[in-house]
Amino acid sequence: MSNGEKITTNNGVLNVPNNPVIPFIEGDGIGPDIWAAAQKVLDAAVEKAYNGEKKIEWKEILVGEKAYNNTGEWLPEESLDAIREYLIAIKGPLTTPIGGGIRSLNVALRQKLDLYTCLRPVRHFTNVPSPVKRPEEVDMVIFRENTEDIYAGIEFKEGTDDVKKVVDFLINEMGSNNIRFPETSGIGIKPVSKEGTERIVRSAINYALQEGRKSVTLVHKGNIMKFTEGAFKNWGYELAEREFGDKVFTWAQYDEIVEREGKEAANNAQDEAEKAGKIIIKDSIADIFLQQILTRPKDHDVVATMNLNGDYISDALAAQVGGIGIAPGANINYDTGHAIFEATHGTAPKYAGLNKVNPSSVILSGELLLRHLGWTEAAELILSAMDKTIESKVVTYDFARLMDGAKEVKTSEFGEELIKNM
Ligand SMILES: NC(=O)C1=CN([C@@H]2O[C@H](COP(=O)(O)OP(=O)(O)OC[C@H]3O[C@@H](n4cnc5c(N)ncnc54)[C@H](OP(=O)(O)O)[C@@H]3O)[C@@H](O)[C@H]2O)C=CC1
Ligand SMILES: O=C(O)CCC(=O)C(=O)O
Ligand SMILES: [Mg+2]
Repeated sequence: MSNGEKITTNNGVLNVPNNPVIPFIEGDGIGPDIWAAAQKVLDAAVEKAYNGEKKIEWKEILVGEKAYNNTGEWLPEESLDAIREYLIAIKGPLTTPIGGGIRSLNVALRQKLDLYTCLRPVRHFTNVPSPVKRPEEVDMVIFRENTEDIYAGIEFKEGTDDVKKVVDFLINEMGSNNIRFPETSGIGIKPVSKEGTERIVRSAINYALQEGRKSVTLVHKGNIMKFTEGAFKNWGYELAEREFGDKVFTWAQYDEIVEREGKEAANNAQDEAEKAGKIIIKDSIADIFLQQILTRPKDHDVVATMNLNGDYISDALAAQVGGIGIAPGANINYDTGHAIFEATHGTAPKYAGLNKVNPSSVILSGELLLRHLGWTEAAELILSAMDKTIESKVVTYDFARLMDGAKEVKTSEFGEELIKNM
């Protein structure tokens, strides 16, 4: 039994003891390899930063294959209760069990704990190999809505009685006559709510204000999905103007000025707003957004979007700064204080148990966790060790295959190298 203390929250402020209990889920596939390396690196950073005054008391909780093998359940209630109780956790990737009621354990964790923000900062570490010319221009923070959209799992399989009922309802009661092949269609439903939109956009704008960022881009496909993705954009603009007033300038306001006074006046108003340090709230349709992040990444800063767009954008942007071997993240409910930190990538089954893959994503997720606790000194140690290690070209296979003169090391050796470089 661990002898640490609980992290608590009071009016949105975390109380972090010097020996907080932090639950961890080792994860499936490459999870055990990367977690073993990460735990050592996080412990070393804390030890070094605070001379032993602070220490994380890790508490293993079971989810996924390890849980199933030990308890017969993929997502034991006991594990969820531990996260509810201890507030902040970290996890490795989880495989989605084939068959059974759960679509994705990762999605289930986010939904059951209502971790509505998936926060994924994407920036370049010097010397990390990248397929683009100027990866250093990528510095974006994705706020992906984590509980709604097509991830709600409301889907009906082709050929079932259920889908027949849904199709019949759509055609005969709702007058839909655009289901091209009604006899052989599966149907998926995409809920996007006003509350869900407002809480993610609010979180993104609060973050932009706190971190001195320049803009928040609402990414959507509202030209096609008017009442879901289009509504996301409209609700986002309305919330920004209503709750953030003169701290922001929105493209909806820009359009109103164009209509009233012409384009030059609107451009002037935006220039003035930028000079005054206001956050520019703009939007971009998802397809052109994916081009723009490649061609002119400096145009985008904080990004707020729905679940599926956010999933695609996360991996696409990660590729620009070295791949998902170095893409950290966190799932957060800013109202309750619950958070689970996790890498952007999955279980990469072909590399499981080989001690081969890059542990940086989960290590940097731990770095975000330390920062979230206010343990900035330990977080900084990890960042500087990461810079130093990559600069010395001691890297795992994913970077080694793209770098000239690199020394390829194993997952565990990369972790040890980071510790040496602290
Ligand atoms: N949050 C989570 O837990 C997530 C879970 N998943 C689940 O993971 C499983 C596998 O999904 P898959 O689509 O293969 O995606 P993965 O992210 O697991 O792997 C895809 C590829 O990404 C590269 N990669 C992933 N992790 C690393 C790493 N740490 N270091 C270096 N390279 C890495 C590898 O590329 P290469 O082959 O080029 O070397 C790998 O083959 C599925 O069950 C999926 O549902 C998926 C995403 C997130
Ligand atoms: O849970 C999964 O299997 C996929 C989740 C995912 O791709 C993500 O969160 O980025
Ligand atoms: Mg993904």
